[in-house]
Amino acid sequence: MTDGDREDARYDGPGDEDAHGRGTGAPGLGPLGGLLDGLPESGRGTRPRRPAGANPFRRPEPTPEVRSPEPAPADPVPAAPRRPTPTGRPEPAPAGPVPPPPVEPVVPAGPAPTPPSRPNVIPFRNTPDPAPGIGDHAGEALADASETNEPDHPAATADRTPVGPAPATSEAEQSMHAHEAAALPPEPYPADPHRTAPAPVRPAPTVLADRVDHAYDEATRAAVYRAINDRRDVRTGFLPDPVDPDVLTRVLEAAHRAPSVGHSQPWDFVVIEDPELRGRVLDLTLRERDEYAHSLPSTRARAFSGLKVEAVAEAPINIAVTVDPTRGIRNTLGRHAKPMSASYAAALAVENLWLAARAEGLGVGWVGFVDERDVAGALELPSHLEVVAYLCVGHVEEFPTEPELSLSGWAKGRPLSWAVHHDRYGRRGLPGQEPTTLLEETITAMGALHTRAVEEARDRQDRMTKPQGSLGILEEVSVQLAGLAGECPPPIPEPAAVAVFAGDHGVHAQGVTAWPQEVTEQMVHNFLNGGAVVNAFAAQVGAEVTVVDVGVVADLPQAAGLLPRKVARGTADITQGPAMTRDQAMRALESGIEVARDLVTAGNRCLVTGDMGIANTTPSAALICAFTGADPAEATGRGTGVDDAMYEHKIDVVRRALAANPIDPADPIGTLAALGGLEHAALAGFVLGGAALRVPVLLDGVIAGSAALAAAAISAESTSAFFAGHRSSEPGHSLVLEHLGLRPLIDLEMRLGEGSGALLALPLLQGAARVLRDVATFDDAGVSQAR
Ligand SMILES: Cc1cc2ncn([C@H]3O[C@H](COP(=O)(O)O)[C@@H](O)[C@H]3O)c2cc1C
Ligand SMILES: O=C(O)c1cccnc1
Repeated sequence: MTDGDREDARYDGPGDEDAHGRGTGAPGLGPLGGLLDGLPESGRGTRPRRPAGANPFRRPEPTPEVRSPEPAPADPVPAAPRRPTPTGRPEPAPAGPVPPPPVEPVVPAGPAPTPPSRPNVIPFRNTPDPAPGIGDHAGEALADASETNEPDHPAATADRTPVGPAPATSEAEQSMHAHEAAALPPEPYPADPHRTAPAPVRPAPTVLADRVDHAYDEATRAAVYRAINDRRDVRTGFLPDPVDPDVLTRVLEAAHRAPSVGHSQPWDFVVIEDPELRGRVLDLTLRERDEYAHSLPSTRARAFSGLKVEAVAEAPINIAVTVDPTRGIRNTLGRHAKPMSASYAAALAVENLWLAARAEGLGVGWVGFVDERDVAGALELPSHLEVVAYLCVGHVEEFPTEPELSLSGWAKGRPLSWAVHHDRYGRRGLPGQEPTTLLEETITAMGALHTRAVEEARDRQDRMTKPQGSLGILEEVSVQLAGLAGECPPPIPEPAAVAVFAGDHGVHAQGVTAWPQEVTEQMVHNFLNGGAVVNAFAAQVGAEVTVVDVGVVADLPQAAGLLPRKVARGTADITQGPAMTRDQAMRALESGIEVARDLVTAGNRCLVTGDMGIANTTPSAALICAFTGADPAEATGRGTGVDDAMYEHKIDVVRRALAANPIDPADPIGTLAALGGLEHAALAGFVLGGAALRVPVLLDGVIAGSAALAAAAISAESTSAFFAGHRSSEPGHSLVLEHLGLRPLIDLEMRLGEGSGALLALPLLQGAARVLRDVATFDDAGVSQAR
């Protein structure tokens, strides 16, 4: 009897996963005798079937003839009341691509233009002092930490809501939970920085009196969720003990019950015990792993060297899960529309196998470092089969309490709330919570420096074996790092990642730079080929370079290291009106937040800003005027190096841009949209995103600085995470530093951008943290202090 035969005898159709074995008709057919009856959509069960074509999600239109005996039910998802937004606009622009983008005039009807001496000043919001220094942050933290900062701090609290049934209330249930709590390993998912309050409880939906409760009993549900929670990708600690064939059969049976397109069951399981064969696969794996290690920046390569692939040889069993994309011949349901479906099905089989193995106490590791075609060759598979997964299976010393990559700091888990959207992509929030936008979520998560960590760091600086204050600015930098992390010593800001946001500018047409616009695109290719200054400096400090196309005019081909996030092909000319629509600015902003999230969850502990966009020093100057009140003659610089005539003209262009775009002081996003570039908006999101995750953000020069002004106007608390890498020789940059109260780490008269100045400063930031961690105190080292 083959697996397939056995399966057919017990199991009668895809989706027909009646765990109690009830209500099935002839093998292969549903309870109503038809091939499709077994599909979940057919409404199998006791309830009457819906008329064909009825949309179950749409309430029937009441007709005059058929009068409802009861009042029409309330809409199950009432429209959420509009909340006032922290971004200063009464009507938030809904995030996400679906709502028709109203081409809003960016210029709001508002007060008359401000006098030319201090044009368009945008103060910090919620901050009495427009230029707080590091010490001021600490003061803020002292003032409000006890209520708002400490309890919500991600380093101090962890959202340990396990995946599983809601808490039980009866005594019996409670004792069951006590048992579960003891038995369950710690919750593997990380703190969700955005879940600061419990979800509001919605009224329970009306339960139909005759509804059969199909839920498992609580203990069974707990067991299901427990297997899901405890599943681990096990890489080390396999024991040589043999696996009981009955257990292995059960595990394979579970895999074989996975859903598949058209019930085609396109998988096969090649169970490999032969040591010689496993040795061959191990060689392939080691080769691939080394190639990957060489492609990594040095700091990542160091962390990577600890990750093991030797399980291929250590585990007593390997299983290659293959897919036959042709199985089911021509008529496999659903596959014609989705050729990948067969592989998805095979991946679902892997997950079933993995969960069942965990329940049986068997560890499973999925070997990612191998080219599936090489494995197919080593296994001498028929040419129409592909390898979907190569698994190591066996008894293990232990199951890690959390994903190994998370324990090693290689990557962090993403909170569920980041992944759940309501009705439209971008309306975020967990079920039962009022949907919010990414920007609102980010602003809400922002917090001040952690008071206790700030105090501890100050205290330690004074007790370390050095004269007090001798490390100058680095001492305050270390204090800020500790306050940001919420712990002293703070983590070393390593590895770091630089994101170079690229965009083009309509104002280029005004002749504000000597360089042709296509240099933006050409430099993007240069970054991707590793040939720019940013690459050289990033390589020196082991940082990863990511290029983000938010607004380059040219189409850019797919490339490793390039994130395609194009919002528009460049901006409009700011001397003629707004550079972007508000919606475009929001989309760029949110792209920046997403990039920050991705880089941080990928394990980076420092975010470095980079930019590329020919002509972008002009919108930078305009933004600086808008946010600080400076005159264009003070804020405008020579950028890439314009001559005197072009420089005078550039100042005039900035002045005209400000005149063409009167600014609403309460509307930083409108200001970004009016005067900025797409890379400025994305950079503002990037620094906000990093700050919300309490990761140090190392700012580069004038472009990043002008974007940071917008970010600070959106959320004053975000500045707690800002560190000025350097002072650019662009005059506007000094205005930024002063306005934000930032002390640059280096001042080398650089004026390049790309992230170059910040990357050079990165070792200084890292040194500031390292001192707190590594330097002994007078007491510890037995060194006498000054009298
Ligand atoms: C080859 C080259 C490489 C660059 N890398 C950064 N920038 C920098 O210069 C540009 C801004 O200066 P402006 O406003 O005067 O055009 C931006 O692209 C900025 O990132 C560069 C500029 C050039 C020409
Ligand atoms: O300060 C900067 O970042 C800068 C200055 C000139 C040109 N590009 C960037």
